[in-house]
Amino acid sequence: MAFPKKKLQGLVAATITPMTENGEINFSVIGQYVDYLVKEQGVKNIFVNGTTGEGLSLSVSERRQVAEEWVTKGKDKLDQVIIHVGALSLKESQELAQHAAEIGADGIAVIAPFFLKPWTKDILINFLKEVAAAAPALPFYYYHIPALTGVKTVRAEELLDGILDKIPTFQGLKFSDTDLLDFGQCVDQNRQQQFAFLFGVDEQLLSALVMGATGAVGSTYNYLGKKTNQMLEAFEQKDFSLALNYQFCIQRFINFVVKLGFGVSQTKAIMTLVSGIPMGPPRLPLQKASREFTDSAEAKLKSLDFLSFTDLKDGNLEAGS
Ligand SMILES: CC(=O)N[C@@H]([C@@H](O)[C@H](O)[C@H](O)CO)[C@@H](O)CC(=O)C(=O)O
Repeated sequence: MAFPKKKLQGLVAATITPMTENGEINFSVIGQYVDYLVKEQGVKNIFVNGTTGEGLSLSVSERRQVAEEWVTKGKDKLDQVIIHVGALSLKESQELAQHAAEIGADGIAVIAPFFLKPWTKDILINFLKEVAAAAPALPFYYYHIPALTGVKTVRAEELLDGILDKIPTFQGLKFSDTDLLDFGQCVDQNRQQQFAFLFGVDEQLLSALVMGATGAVGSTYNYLGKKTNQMLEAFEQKDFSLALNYQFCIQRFINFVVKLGFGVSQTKAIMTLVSGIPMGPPRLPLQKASREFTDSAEAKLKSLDFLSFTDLKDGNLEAGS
C-alpha cells in the first residue's frame, strides 16, 4: 500500500468499551453507539481500546472482539477506525496489530510499554518498529501519553526524528500531554511530511490547533463532539474569538468535572447520561462513578446548555447510581 493513506483529521472519539453490570463487554450496543457518534455528534473517526476504552484492562481475546465489532458496525458509516494495540508483551502487541490488519482497520496505535520501560529513544523505537512490522500495510500512530505510561525520558519530538527510516508505515502522532513546546516542535520539525498530529488534551485543543494540530483524539468527543466541531469550524473560518468562546465553554465543563474527580469511570457515566446508551460500570481497578458525581455533571451540562431536558433519553437516570 502506498503511504500516506488518507490523512486522519478532525475529531476522533476515544471510544468507551460498554460493559454489563456483570463486567462483561456489552457488544450489543456498539451499533447504536456508532450511529450516535455519527448522527448526534458529527464524529466519524474512532480510536478503539485506548485509555478511555480500558484497552489495557481487557484480555487479548476481548480486545480482538471489541476491535472486530467496531470495524463491522462502523463499515460504510465511519471514516476511520484506529485500533490501539499497545501491550506490555511485544508478542501480544504484534498479535493485535496483525489482527487489526486482518479485520480491515484503518490504522494502529501503540503506547510505550509501561512496566519494564524503554528508557531511551532507540529502545522505544525498536519496540514500536517490531509492532509496526506485524502490520506492514497499516498506518502506524505513536500514542504519547507519558503521564500514564511513566515513560517521560523520551520526548515525542526526539522520537519523531528520523522515524520513517525505522517505521516506514509511521503516519502520525497522538499526543496526550500538555507540553505544547514538545508538540509544537513535532509539527515544526516535520512540516515536509504528511503526518497527522492528533492532540489528546481536549480542554486545550484550541492551543494545539494554533500549534498545527491536524485533528484530535479524546474522550469528550463522545458527548461534546458537536460542540467541539463548532470550535473547529470557527477556527477554520479564522473566527478566533468564537473559537475561544467554544473552548472556554468546553473548559468550564471539564474544569468542573476534573475538580470532582474525572477519569474513565466518570466518562462512562456522562456518556450514558448524554447518549442514553448504557455504558455500564468500568472494570476493576476502576470504580463506578458515584451518583453524586453524575447528578452534579448533569446539572453542569444543563447549565452550559450542553444538555437539555428533552435530550435526556429513557433510562439514563440510572447512569451513576
Ligand atoms: C488521560 C486521558 O484519559 N486523556 C483523554 C482526554 O480525552 C481527556 O479525557 C480529556 O482531555 C479530559 O481531561 C484522551 O487523551 C485519552 C484517549 O484519547 C484515549 O482514550 O486513548
